[in-house]
Amino acid sequence: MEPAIVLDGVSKKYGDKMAVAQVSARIESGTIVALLGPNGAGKTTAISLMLGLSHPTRGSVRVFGENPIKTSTRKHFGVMLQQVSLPAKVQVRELINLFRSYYERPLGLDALLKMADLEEFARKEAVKLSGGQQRRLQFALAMAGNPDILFLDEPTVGMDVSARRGFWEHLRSSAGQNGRTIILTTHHLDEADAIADRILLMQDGRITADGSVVDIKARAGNRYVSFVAGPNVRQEDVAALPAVDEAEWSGRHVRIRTSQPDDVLRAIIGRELDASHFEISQGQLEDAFISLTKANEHAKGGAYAEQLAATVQN
Ligand SMILES: Nc1ncnc2c1ncn2[C@@H]1O[C@H](COP(=O)(O)OP(=O)(O)OP(=O)(O)O)[C@@H](O)[C@H]1O
Repeated sequence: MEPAIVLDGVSKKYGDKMAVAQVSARIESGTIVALLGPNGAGKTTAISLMLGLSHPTRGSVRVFGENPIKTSTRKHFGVMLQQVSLPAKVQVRELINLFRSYYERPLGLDALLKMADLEEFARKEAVKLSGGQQRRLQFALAMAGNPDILFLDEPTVGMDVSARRGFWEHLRSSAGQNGRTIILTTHHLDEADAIADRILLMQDGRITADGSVVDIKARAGNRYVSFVAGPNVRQEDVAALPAVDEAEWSGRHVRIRTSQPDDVLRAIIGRELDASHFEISQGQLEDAFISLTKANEHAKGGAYAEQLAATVQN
């Protein structure tokens, strides 16, 4: 089957800034791909290249085998970009119907309102919706043409927790249909963890890791031993355990990062530390993201750690 998107040695330069640098990737139809990376990594630029909104300085982008600047290619797209302004004095339903009219096989108005959880706002003026509701409306507009490829650039910014959960549920169920391909960016790594089939980790315009969530966690090579420490266990006791790379305390919950979880566990038991509720895990995608990005930072001698702390949201 023809891949949905092929990037072949793609670079994009803005003045002296290499926003995307020699990126090659093949994205199969029907996959959900999360582009992750710190601010300025090149995620939005990569999406605008795939959309044909900007042109590569080098290399080529193909969508279903065609150049994405062609109208015939773009009809496959549904898009939710970061900054969008809505027209004044137009109702939600009117705007959705306007978008539906652009396509040959649009989804129904009621289905789109339901998908975006906007049924009760159908007759409301679009610009009078809250920020999170406007984001949901943009999702309905992106889905209006029943797209083969959906591009979502930080789709849940401004949504509250329940809207975010609902959004991903609708997305997961709609994504499974018709082999739809989804390319998304998010700084909520827990969301990428839950929904993406494939993660492309970007840094400095390059793809620095590519694989499933499980692959990415394995590649980061982290192991965590978590437990609840009894009242007499001191921070020094935990720090003195063997093979502890880092120990985080949250109340009495302790999480140790280590490459030798068995040694840590044996020592806790051997030293008769008062601990319970043990768990060994590979950690969250966020842990892998931070480790891999820091490793690249060390490799090039830059200073990403502070930026990462600021950009990764929980
Ligand atoms: N139109 C432009 N002109 C000049 N530089 C640009 C332009 N667009 C992006 N850049 C630069 O290219 C780099 C990559 O930007 P991009 O917006 O693609 O990053 P991003 O990973 O999407 O970041 P964020 O997470 O903050 O949205 C940044 O250094 C940015 O300043």
